[in-house]
Amino acid sequence: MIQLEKVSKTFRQGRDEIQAVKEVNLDIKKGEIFGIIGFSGAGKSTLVRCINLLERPTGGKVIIDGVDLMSMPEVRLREERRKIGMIFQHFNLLRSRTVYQNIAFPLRKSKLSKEEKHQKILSLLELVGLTDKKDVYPSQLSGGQKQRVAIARALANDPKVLLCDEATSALDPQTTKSILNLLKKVNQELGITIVLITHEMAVVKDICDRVAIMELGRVVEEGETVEVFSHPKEKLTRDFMDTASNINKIYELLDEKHALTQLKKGEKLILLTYSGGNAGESVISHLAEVYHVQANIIFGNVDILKNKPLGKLVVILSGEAENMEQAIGYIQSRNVQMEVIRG
Ligand SMILES: Nc1ncnc2c1ncn2[C@@H]1O[C@H](COP(=O)(O)OP(=O)(O)OP(=O)(O)O)[C@@H](O)[C@H]1O
Repeated sequence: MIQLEKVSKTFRQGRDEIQAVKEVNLDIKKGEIFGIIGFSGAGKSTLVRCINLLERPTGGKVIIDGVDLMSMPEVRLREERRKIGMIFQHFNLLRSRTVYQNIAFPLRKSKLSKEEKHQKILSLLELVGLTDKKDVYPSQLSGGQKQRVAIARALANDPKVLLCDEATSALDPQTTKSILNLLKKVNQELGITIVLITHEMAVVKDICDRVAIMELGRVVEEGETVEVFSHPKEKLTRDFMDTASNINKIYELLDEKHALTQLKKGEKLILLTYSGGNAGESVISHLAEVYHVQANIIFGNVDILKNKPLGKLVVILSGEAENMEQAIGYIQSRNVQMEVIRG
């Protein structure tokens, strides 16, 4: 649906050049929810704005539904752009227009009759759950309601793709959840491909089928959400995951030389990562029963990624040296990743 081939964007500021996006290749499939994540300044906004040529790439190709946007004359480009809706962190609604008029705005050049436009707006209001707010002004709405209006407006021209630039970053966790549910509904019921950029792990975990992780203008890791986060290859990916769990706390406690992290002779402090079922817990009970190795859990965190559990446990292992060796061999033979933090 969306193919980016070696897309680059360089900004010039006086004599300086800022390479915001560097030769990014992505193939986003029809009907999926694709997340682009990374910390501030990674180039996410610039990349997503290259998809609808809001920023014109300085290199590469942008192909949407088989059409090469960069080679398109301006008039046709405007038409093609109508197939791509976009929503923003700060909603960008027209303040002096009502909710109804905001949704009507993108329809001003549509070929629909007046009555068809009216029906379309009413059905969009119903879809986003704001029928009763149609005559109020944006200033009278909550953040979540404003974003619902923005979503309805972005859908007015029946786009095939919806781009979401930090669409939930200005919202509280509960409102975020309700907007994500609305985006899921838009994806499932209307079959719209969604590209979503965010710096929030919670957003990715909840709705993205696949993710790309960006750093310094490049995509450094990409794949199915569960796969990427259960077997992260890049340190950045792990850092990103740790922003949403308490596991990072262990490194602070180690720095503080906290009593919890003090090891006796022969003990090891390890991090276990597992996906699916209760693999981590069953390995631990097996260690005690078969190898007589005690596993003392210091931290635990289970995330649910697209309905599959992803667990992390920080554990102190203690036992006879030979038993410990066998126990570690056993852990490594299971579908559980092990990292020795200390010992
Ligand atoms: N119009 C512009 N002119 C010059 N530099 C720009 C422009 N837009 C973005 N940049 C620079 O490009 C780099 C990437 O910015 P971008 O906004 O795409 O990152 P981001 O990952 O979306 O970060 P954030 O989440 O903070 O918005 C940054 O160094 C930024 O300063």
